[in-house]
Order: sequence, then C-alpha cells, then structure tokens
Amino acid sequence: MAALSITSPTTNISHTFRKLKDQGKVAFIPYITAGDPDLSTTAQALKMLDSCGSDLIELGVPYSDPIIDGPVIQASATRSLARGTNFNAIMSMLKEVVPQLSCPIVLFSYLNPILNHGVEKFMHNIMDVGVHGLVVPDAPFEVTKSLRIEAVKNKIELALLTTPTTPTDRMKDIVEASEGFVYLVSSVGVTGVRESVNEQVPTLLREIRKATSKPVAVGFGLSKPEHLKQVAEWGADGVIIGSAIVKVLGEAKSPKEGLKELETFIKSLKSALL
Ligand SMILES: O=P(O)(O)OC[C@@H](O)[C@@H](O)c1c[nH]c2ccccc12
Repeated sequence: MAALSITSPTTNISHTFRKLKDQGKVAFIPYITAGDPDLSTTAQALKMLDSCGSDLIELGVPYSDPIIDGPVIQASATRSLARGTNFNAIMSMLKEVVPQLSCPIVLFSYLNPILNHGVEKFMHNIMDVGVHGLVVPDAPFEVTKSLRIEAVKNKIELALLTTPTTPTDRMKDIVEASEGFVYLVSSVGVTGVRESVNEQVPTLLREIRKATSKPVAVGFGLSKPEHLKQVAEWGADGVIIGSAIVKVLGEAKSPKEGLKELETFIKSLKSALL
C-alpha cells in the first residue's frame, strides 16, 4: 500500500519479520530482475507488488554470469542487460520509487559487480536510495564478513544463505552472522520452478531453529499457491518466489500485459498465505 515516504527509512527487514510474526503471518517475498524488460516496467512492478501485499521485495541486479540462476532468471538478466540496464540507472529508478513503497527492498547482487563498484561505495549507494537489505548468493562465507563491515556502516542488513548440503557447523556460523533473515535454499542446484517442494525442508527448518531465533525465509523452486501453503505449514517465516514471477513478466506480449498477468498471479499466490 502506498505509504508516506517518511515511513520508509524506519522499516528494516528484521522489524518487518517481527511485526508479521506478532500478527501470526508469513512474509510473502517476490523476486524480480531490475530492467526486465525495462526499468520503467520494473518501477511499475515494484509498486504493484507492494500494493498487492508483498512484505519484502527482492530486486535482482542483472549480471552476465549468473551461475546460481536457472534458465528463466538467466534469460531475464540477459534481456535486461541487452536493454542497457546498469547499476547507476537502477539506483536512479530506486531513488524515485522507494519513497512510494511501504515494504522494504532487499537487493540481490552477485559478488563481482559489487567488487567492481567498490564495496564501500556500493553499500553507500544502495543505502542512499533506500535499500534495506542485501543478498549476495555467490559470496563465500569468509567474504561476507568483509561485506558486512561496510553493510553495517550503512544500516544494510546482509542476509546469508544456507542450503541442504551446508554442513551443520557451517550452517551455525551462517545463521549467527546472517542479518534480517536467514535464506534457506530449499533444494540444491539453480533457481527455477520445481514440481514439488523438497521434503527435507521441515528437517532443515528444525535444525536452523535449534541454532537461531532469527526469521527463516525459504526459496528456490516455489511456484504455486500450494507450495507456499506447504512451506508456511512447515513453519517458515517467509516464502520467496522468483522464476515463476519473472517468467510471467518476461514472457508476456507486452510490458502492460505482463504487469496485468503478474497482478493476477501475485493475488493468487498471496491468497495461499491468508
Ligand atoms: O527462482 P526461484 O526458484 O523461485 O528461487 C528464488 C530466487 O529466484 C531468488 O531468491 C534468487 C534469484 N537469483 C538467485 C540466485 C541465488 C539464490 C537466490 C536467487
């Protein structure tokens, strides 16, 4: 819902999860790629996702070598880069749009673009446009330590990922260091729609709960209302859905059609959590 811009700076990720928990709700977290098919559509999509009740929005910075992404998000990054989307243009768009949103933005970026930009400058720039969180899916745990130092200075919450193959000791270190929430990658491999949700998720959630009281959001492979319902019943604090959304927006006949189809899809997903 459109909120006054003055509410934005106080809405951080941890606070959002806390508020939802108090209300007995599970966070609905859509992912889209910035600049697919163009940045003005991204701006409209962000506003629509916000007004349809998203609790956080993950916005991906397109990258030419997205090794953890499956074909749908890869194609979306390629389309965006072909349109000339770059970091500065994404920042200008966010500067204008973030004050119109009531939910926080978590930026998604591979490590290389951050290093090329300069970590200090990157964190300052994203804070300056009102981003509250960051996920760097290919950053080795050791590297996240240096990223966090700069993130903290700029009040950016750096959320870390744990996967079904992460050894328990490493998982404990990850959840301890993770800020905002813990991203539980539901299955091994790359992003992309899967038929069903990995049955290991309840066990993984239980193990994470033993190690931390931080909120846990589950992503990878979720594409249907039933998937979200299932993961919510297993006790996750949030559900993340990327490829299925990116596909609707990216494969539509026109940006206008895409936004319309996406709105219907988002409403059906969101209703699974009510
Ligand atoms: O696309 P999926 O399978 O719904 O997964 C979420 C995902 O898209 C989003 O969180 C994401 C996009 N790119 C990533 C790279 C790594 C980890 C996670 C991501």
